Amino acid sequence: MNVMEVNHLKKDYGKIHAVQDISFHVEEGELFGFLGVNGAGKSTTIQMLCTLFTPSGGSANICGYSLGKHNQEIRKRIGIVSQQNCLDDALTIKENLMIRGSLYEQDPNKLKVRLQEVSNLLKLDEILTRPFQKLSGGQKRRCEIARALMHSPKILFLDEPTTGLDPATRQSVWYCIDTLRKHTNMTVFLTTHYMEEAAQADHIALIDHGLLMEYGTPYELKEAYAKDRLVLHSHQIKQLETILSTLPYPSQKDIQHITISLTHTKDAIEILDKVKPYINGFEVLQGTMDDVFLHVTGKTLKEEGETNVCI
Ligand SMILES: Nc1ncnc2c1ncn2[C@@H]1O[C@H](COP(=O)(O)OP(=O)(O)OP(=O)(O)O)[C@@H](O)[C@H]1O
Repeated sequence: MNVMEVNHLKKDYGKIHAVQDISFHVEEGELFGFLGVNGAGKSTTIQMLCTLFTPSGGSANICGYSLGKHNQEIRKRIGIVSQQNCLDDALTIKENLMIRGSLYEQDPNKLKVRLQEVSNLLKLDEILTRPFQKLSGGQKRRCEIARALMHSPKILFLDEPTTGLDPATRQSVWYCIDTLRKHTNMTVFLTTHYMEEAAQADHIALIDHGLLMEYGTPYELKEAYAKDRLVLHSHQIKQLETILSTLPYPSQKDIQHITISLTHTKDAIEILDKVKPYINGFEVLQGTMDDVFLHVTGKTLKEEGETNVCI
């Protein structure tokens, strides 16, 4: 079942067409990756879907409610964690969460129950009485997610939730997101610049210049745009080049290795059979979401600074 349907959504800022014509859907309970380079139109789209900006055109249905007509109903069903922290520095986590929760729930007993549920889910018990400003970056992010969960939303928007965090802290934030998804059927709408995070998504929409460029599962996108590579390590590069020139696979030469683009992973078997006497070792590297992103957004590996020679 779709929890969100977006049809021909547009947003102009004067002469700037930030979102030109975007259509996609999000399934209930899924992790949806919404990707694009800086300025592609991600934040503008999210602001529209969260009822903060009025679209210039198109329509969206969120949790069965029509954007523009039933914005109050939509707001009750969505939570947002934006790039910036927005909890009050001087207040404790408990005070912050109770204040945010009271915007939606007036019964103090129900609020306390919800606070405990959210605290259990995000493991906040030990830091509930500490002021927000005294927490580490990762703890602050977990509290921001808790804030967005206080009214039990059906969809959680996470706009670059781990940008600027060190790898260990990013991992702890992801542990929270995974726990959340395991224990609730919440839909998570994620934007991120980390392709390894995007690869966890159930479906991905890739946008550029305010247009939808690709939509699919990470597997489908990798199949279409990210070729596997066979890397041959050798001290006899010249002989290898001669053999490879008789085979129909594009390759790139470096000082001690040659990288071959494979159409199918099993092509590696035929190649290895032919080059066996001239190699010291080999690796088969799988295509990644980075490859997909670079392909779809128009950048090539060469533009990224590689100096390999095609043979
Ligand atoms: N308030 C605004 N007024 C005018 N132009 C804007 C405004 N907000 C965004 N833009 C422009 O709209 C385009 C899309 O911006 P948006 O912030 O939606 O992109 P983004 O994909 O979220 O980028 P980032 O990853 O950097 O957050 C950009 O060209 C941006 O300069």
